[in-house]
Formats: sequence, structure tokens, C-alpha cells
Amino acid sequence: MIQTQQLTKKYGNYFAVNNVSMSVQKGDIYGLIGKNGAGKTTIFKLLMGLIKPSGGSITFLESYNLEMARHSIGFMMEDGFFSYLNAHDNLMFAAKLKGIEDEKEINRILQLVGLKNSTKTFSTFSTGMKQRLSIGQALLGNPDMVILDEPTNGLDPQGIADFRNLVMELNQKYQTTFLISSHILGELNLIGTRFGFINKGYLVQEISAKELHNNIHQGLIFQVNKLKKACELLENKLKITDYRVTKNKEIILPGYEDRPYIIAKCMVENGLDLMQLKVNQVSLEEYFLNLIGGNTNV
Ligand SMILES: Nc1ncnc2c1ncn2[C@@H]1O[C@H](COP(=O)(O)OP(=O)(O)OP(=O)(O)O)[C@@H](O)[C@H]1O
Repeated sequence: MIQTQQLTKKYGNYFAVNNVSMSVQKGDIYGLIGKNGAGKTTIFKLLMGLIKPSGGSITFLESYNLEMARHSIGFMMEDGFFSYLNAHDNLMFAAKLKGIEDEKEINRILQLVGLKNSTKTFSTFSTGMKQRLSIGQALLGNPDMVILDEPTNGLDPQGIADFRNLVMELNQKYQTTFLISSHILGELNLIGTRFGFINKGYLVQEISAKELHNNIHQGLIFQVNKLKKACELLENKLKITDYRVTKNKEIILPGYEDRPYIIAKCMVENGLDLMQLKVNQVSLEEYFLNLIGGNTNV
């Protein structure tokens, strides 16, 4: 749906976005993951035409006309709401700017983002309410594609769960494509179909949810009372040689996470005590940090 080719944005000599070639497919829930200052918002502003690239290009696959394509995208506003208006009136104003006059659409959105019964003015909103209104504004008119910049910031755990459900519902019901940024991989891991990892302006990796799942599930890990005998059984009986032993005397077998019963049966039948057997999983945070080679502020 969107493809960027070596997209670059420089501020002076500083590369906020550096040679980014990413592709968002129709129906994706694409998670753009990066630490604060990685370049996520800059990419979104470039996509929406709010700032001009210093290099590279953007293609919206369903349209040759960039401006027309941008009209069919819902974009989450950072600010731009009126402090003295309530949720309904702020949405009505945003809707008019999009050429939407139907009162029913305002009420649909208020219901979707849980602000239907709120009469408070924007100035008295909690951070979570402001965030819900921003998300709602992006969803006005049921666009084909929605770009959300850190939508879970300021939401409580229930708000994050509601947000996930809303995105999944719209994605399934209308095949709405989502491009969502976050600095926490775990927040989007449950719903994302594709991920782009960005660090210091570079797109470090673009990966499908399935590939990510395979990368974080790194085989089976088990521990028995007789390590030497277990290794002999693996090699001689099961013909497995690509295992490794950790300093804690655990054995790690790549690719056996869906067949733990083979290992359990062999060890127990040959008189060993099975003390531990589990899938060896790299945490999402670890995965992300390994990728960007950092260790702070994720
Ligand atoms: N107008 C600007 N002038 C100069 N530098 C800028 C400007 N806008 C952004 N930057 C810099 O570009 C880098 C990327 O900023 P960006 O807002 O895209 O990051 P981000 O990944 O969205 O981070 P955050 O999660 O904090 O919003 C940052 O170092 C930022 O300071």
C-alpha cells in the first residue's frame, strides 16, 4: 500500500531518517518500532506530506497521485484540538475539515473510542482521553489506511487492551491497514502482522510477525539429572547433533519446540529424570535490543 525508496530527511547535517526503504502491504497491521528519537514521527510526517524529504521517494501503490492517496489516510493529530470544546464538538470540527457532515459518524467514533458519554472540555481531559480522541479523529470516515503515532502512550492497561481490540476489529471487518508506531515491541506484538525496527534514522529490519515469532522461539530447552547420558541419547538414539549445552547444564535444541514429547519420552524411557522442559524464548525486549545493539530506554 505504501512503499518508500531510500527515504531520507536531514535537519542540517543530522539524519533524522536515513535511506529508509519500507513497505506496508494492504491489510497489514504494521508496527514501526524504535526508541525515542529514532525517526518514527519524521517518517509519518514525510508520508503525510507535512515535511519534504531530503532524498528518496514515496509510492502509494493504489494511486499515482500522492495528494489523493493522502486524503484516504487517517492520521493521528498530535495536537490541534480546541481546549474549550468537548470530544463531540472537537470531532465535529475535525470531521468538517475532512468533508464529513454526518452526525452519525461522530457518534460512531465516540462510541468506538469510549468517549460517548463524556461532556468534559478537552482542557480537562486525562492523557488517556486525549489519546482516545486523537485515535478517534484518525478513524473518522473509516479510511482505508490509518497512521497512529504512539497511540498507546498514556493509556492504562485496560485502554491498551481496548485499543488492540479496536484495531483488530477494524482490520478484520474493513481490512483497514494500520501503520502504528511504538517504542515498546510488546505492545504491538499481539496484533502486528509486520514490523519495521528503526534506530537512529535507519530501518534496521523489516520482518513479518511469523518470522519474528520464529526468531524469538529458539528451540527447546531441557535439563536432566545425567547430562552426559542425555547427550549420548540425543546423538545415538535420536541422531540429533546440533544441540548445545549451557553453563547451567541445560540442553538447547533448535527447532524442537513443537515436538517436546520426542525428547521427554526418550529421556524418561532411558531412566533419566526430566527436571525441566520448556520452549527457549528470547524476550521481545531482548530481541529488539540485540537488533539495535543498545540497552537503554526501550
Ligand atoms: N524540526 C526538527 N528540527 C531538528 N531536528 C528534528 C526536527 N524534528 C525531529 N528532529 C530530530 O529528529 C530525530 C527523530 O525525531 P522523531 O520525532 O522522528 O523521533 P521518534 O522516533 O518519533 O521519537 P519519539 O518516540 O520521541 O516521538 C530526533 O533526534 C529529533 O530531535
